[in-house]
Amino acid sequence: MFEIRDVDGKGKGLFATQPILKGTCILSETPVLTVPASPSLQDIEDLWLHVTHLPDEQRQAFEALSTCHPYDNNFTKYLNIVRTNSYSVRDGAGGICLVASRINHACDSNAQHTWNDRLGKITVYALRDIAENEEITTNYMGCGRTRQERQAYLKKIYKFDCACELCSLPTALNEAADRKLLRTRKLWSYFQVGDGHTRHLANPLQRLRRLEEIAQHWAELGSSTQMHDANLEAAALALSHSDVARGSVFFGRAYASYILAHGDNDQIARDLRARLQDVTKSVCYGQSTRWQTSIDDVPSEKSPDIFEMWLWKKERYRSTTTLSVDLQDRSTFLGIGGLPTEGLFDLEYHQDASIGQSNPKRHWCFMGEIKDMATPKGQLQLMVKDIDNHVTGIFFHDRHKGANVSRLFKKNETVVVLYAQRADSDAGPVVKVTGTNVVKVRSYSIDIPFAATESSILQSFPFPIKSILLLQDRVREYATPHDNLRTCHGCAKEGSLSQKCNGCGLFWYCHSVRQSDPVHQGVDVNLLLFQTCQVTGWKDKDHQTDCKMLKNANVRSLFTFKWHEFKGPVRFPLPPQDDNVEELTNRAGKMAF
Ligand SMILES: C[S@@+](CC[C@H](N)C(=O)[O-])C[C@H]1O[C@@H](n2cnc3c(N)ncnc32)[C@H](O)[C@@H]1O
Repeated sequence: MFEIRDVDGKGKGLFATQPILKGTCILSETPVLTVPASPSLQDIEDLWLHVTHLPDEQRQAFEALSTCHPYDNNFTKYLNIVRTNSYSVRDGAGGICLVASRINHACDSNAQHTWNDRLGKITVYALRDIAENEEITTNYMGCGRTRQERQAYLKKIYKFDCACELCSLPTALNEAADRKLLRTRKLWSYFQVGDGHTRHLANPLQRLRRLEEIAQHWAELGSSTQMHDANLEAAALALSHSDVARGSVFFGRAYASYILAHGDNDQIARDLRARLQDVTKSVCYGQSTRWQTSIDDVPSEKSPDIFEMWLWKKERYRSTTTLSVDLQDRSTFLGIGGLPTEGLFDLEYHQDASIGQSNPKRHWCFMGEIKDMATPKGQLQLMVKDIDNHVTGIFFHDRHKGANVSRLFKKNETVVVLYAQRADSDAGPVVKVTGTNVVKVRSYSIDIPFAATESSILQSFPFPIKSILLLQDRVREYATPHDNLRTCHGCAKEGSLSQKCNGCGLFWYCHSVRQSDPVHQGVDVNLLLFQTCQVTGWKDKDHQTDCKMLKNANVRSLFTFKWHEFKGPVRFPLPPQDDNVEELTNRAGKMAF
């Protein structure tokens, strides 16, 4: 199934000699020797003795293993071989396997190694389909670290700079990946506190939402260990509220994630299988009957989307989440590389072009930060860095060659172009603005003269892309309700908050008005609480800057517009739609701020 080959810059590595299917056990190997976690001098002497007594072939193979630390004699060489190559085995000891030790690391590895205590072997399972000649990799440190943390760890312990696909993402994508990871870590931290069995009793729907986000993220990263943990937690949550149907599905998923990486023959897999037979035997089962179902309530629904809606109880969620823009969604917010090409009607973006002309059938836009501006021969050219960090140009080919609109653009601002298409030039792909035909962005049968740029397909935002992305994160966290629960921007507590910033009307703060509101020395303490949280948000968390940005109708519309609902092409400022209207116009709860 595999062979050991030389790899540029990595020494040796394992390569698939045939396609390997996800879930396949690629190898299982008994360590030739083990060394305690913190070896004493005696252990090191034993190691030396052990190696010298190995059969010749094994000793030579051991001595040929790589070492990433310097050494000056066989004692330190052997110890360093152990430090570079050992797998964690029984009781935290390090085990050396002559074949498995040749497997290199990738943060987005296609395989996973684990110690199977029952077999006394290191096993390696394929986490996804592996193509013939693809390198087989495992992750030396597990998922869940930012790029900087991963690089620092690998450099410190294994002395190399990881250049896997995940570590090689362009800066903007990497920052987005790290932000998402930090958010998942924060969400998961909520599940690490609270009393074991009763922890799921309060706010179950909110907990389910968090678990959904966590599980989705780990699934995207293909991290089976974390998917197992998240699904097990979701099973415990469902079962606490007597939801046998969802509890069984989540438990089944936890089991599937586990055996994908570990196989089904260790003790944990056996225990999980036994528990799956009757999930009601779980210790958390039946503490409340709030979500009571039976196993027969698992829908026989074939559509995965609808099944997921049921599983995560999402009907209500959909209807109450209004600000859910995701500027990292690369089907809508595109860099130059992702734009449909002019003249080639891309059916993901355009309606049928059989008559030689086509209209958009969804919303999308190009985003770029202006790095330079020039007007050679009177033609306006903007050099921009797109959302994927690629530098490209926006060229104006309209009647005025862009001269009439050049005042609208400034360096370090972000230009957003609706329905942009990519045109090829001598200097590579560019976004081309051609008068009423708009940015090789055609006028699509809407006749808006290009000169009216302020209400056009092209809009300049007075902020760098990064500021817009960071603001988006805060909008998602503090301005987006989940099941009518909001997060106070000041103290991060969640609840049905009723006070929002009077400036932007989008960020929410603690304040609950009750009949029995205590009044202390003539001052409403809840009002004080609200004021304290809002002062914290305003000053310490710099809402004054965000508020200013969000008061800009165009910025605001970027976040509140329903990018996924297409009712025809639009122009800036993007129109509010349906239930966005409430968010945009309702300024209830005005306070003296
Ligand atoms: C367990 S060994 C892996 C097999 C090793 N390449 C060999 O030739 O035997 C760990 C060492 O391999 C190298 N290595 C592993 N993954 C790597 C990667 N992604 N990039 C560069 N070097 C890597 C590092 O030198 C590391 O210290």
